[in-house]
Amino acid sequence: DNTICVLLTDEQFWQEQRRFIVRHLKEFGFARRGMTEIIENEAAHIRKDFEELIAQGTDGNAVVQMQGAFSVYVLNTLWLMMAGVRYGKDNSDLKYLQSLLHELFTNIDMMGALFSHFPFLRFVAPRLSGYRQFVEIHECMHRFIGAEVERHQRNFNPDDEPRDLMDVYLRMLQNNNAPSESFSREQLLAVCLDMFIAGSETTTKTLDFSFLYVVRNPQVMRRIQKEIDEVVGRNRLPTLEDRPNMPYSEATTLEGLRLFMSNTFGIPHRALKDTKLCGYDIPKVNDTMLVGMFRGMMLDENLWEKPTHFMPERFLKDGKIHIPAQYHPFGVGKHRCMGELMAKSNLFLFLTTTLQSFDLLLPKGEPFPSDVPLDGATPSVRKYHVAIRPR
Ligand code: HEM
Repeated sequence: DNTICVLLTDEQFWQEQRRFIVRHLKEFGFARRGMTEIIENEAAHIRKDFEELIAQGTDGNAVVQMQGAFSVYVLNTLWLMMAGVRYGKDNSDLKYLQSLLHELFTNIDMMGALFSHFPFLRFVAPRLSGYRQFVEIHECMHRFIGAEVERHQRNFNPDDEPRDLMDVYLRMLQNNNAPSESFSREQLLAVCLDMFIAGSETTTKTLDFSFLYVVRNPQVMRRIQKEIDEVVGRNRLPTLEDRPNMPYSEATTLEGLRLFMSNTFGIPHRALKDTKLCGYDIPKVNDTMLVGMFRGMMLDENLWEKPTHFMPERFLKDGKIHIPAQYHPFGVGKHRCMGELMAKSNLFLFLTTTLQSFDLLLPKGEPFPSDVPLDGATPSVRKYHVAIRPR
């Protein structure tokens, strides 16, 4: 039952796994499939899928429900990086994976699940406390990822260049040159599961918030499109190499990220020793839990001008990206996010590739979309529709 928790609680084991994953996320030396290529290809699929939807319609546009609209593409970038697998948007395996992740996130709220605060409830009321469901979803995710690991093991050719993270990891296990006993097939499953959990909802929802504010502020959409036209033009798709020349587009993603994270709690940490923090004594005894509150960081009126307003230009200075010192949406310290580079690349390319080709407009009769978020393990935008129209 507790495989996942047990595997990652050992400090040294965690450090070894983290070092390994960070190195491979940075290098992305899997054959010719660099991270850039994976994300740029996926952005091209977004454009193609929207074009197809528009072609199926009758009046030259497609009406799309925007909450979670990019989730398929985000999952694809993660799964391609881990296992080299890409799904079409209607694929049944993909739908299954999405439903598992959705279940997982609806069974916990921002502060975790009932059983994580009162662990004894696992024994007294396993289903009522949500514990049983939590374990069942993890078992399904394990089976899903495990099946892919087996496929990789079957098709593995030691002479080929590794195609993805699974190949790199399995090769190391097969050659018996793992740095320590912390590397195992079970640990590979746990790593993949962690990446899905940590990388899918966060990136998808940041895109949801960024697009919501773009739709609510058409002048922002026009300014991004102007930048795209000047830097990229219409004859090729945006690439990550364009990013340094497109500060306003990048600033829009940073602002979407700020507003998404402003309703989010950090991942719980525990005190490993007696600690003093901002004048408070945090005792080690009982492993006191500490949860960072991003609202304080992202909405403090002393730090941000009109903090609840959507203002991408707050991240610009003299026409260049300027990151205020208080802005740490990916956390700080030794547990800081491992996927920052990948997340930022997804945000930039999905936003700019979409707006290069399409206008996102409110369909006639559709109410102005609310920016009051829905609570959950992480906040969501409310459901709303846009008419996607070729520019
Ligand atoms: C916009 C998207 C994302 C946001 C806002 C985000 C934010 C965060 C934050 C705040 C943490 C916790 C840091 C801490 O506890 O101090 C974290 C941890 C983590 N993130 Fe992300 N993340 C995002 C995307 C991703 C992606 C795409 C991946 C995978 C490729 C990923 C993998 C991880 C992992 C594995 C951890 C745990 C690190 C550890 O405990 O050592 N994240 N992330």
